[in-house]
Amino acid sequence: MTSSTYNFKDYIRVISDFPQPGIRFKDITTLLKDGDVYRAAIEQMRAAVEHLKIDVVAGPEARGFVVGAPLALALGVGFAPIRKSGKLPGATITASYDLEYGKDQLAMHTDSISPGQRVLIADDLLATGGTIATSINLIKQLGGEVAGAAFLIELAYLTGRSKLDGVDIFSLMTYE
Ligand SMILES: O=P(O)(O)OC[C@H]1O[C@H](OP(=O)(O)OP(=O)(O)O)[C@H](O)[C@@H]1O
Ligand SMILES: Nc1ncnc2[nH]cnc12
Repeated sequence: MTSSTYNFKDYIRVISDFPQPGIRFKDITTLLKDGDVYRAAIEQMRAAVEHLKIDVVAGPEARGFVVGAPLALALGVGFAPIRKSGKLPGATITASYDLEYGKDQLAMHTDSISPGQRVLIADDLLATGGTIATSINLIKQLGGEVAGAAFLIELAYLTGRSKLDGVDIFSLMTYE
């Protein structure tokens, strides 16, 4: 089957009231376990961002790794991990943020991005935009240029994209 024939939403499992009442959780594990669909999703993302001339992909743990790392390889560039605070062993910068559920802090190695590099941020899902806004903050502190952001899923009703003013955004699937 070629990538254009997949309806990717058919491979997302929606779970009500996880991890809190009222949240409709979009579970991507049902897409990831099918190698053909996973590959097709990454290929569509690669084709959508190719024109941005990316130097490096950055992705927040954990689900941002399963999208960002294969996307970096498909683009022929490296990957810079954005981790929850306290996980990276080298010198880091950190920033705090709010989630659709809860609060957290993200960190990057100070040498993970070189000044002037064109960075694509990749994640599985854009919700409130807190994770990506914080990632942009970190990348800019390191002197990187945020050339774009790519997601498997965008929850449009949480208007996260309004926090990413001026960033070229690609979402494979959108939930209104
Ligand atoms: O747009 P936002 O409101 O910031 O929400 C989206 C973020 O939330 C989830 O990550 P989570 O922090 O739950 O971590 P995980 O990937 O380790 O599950 C998801 O993978 C995104 O990174
Ligand atoms: N509704 C949701 N489903 C899956 N991951 C999420 N991260 C933040 N909100 C989410």
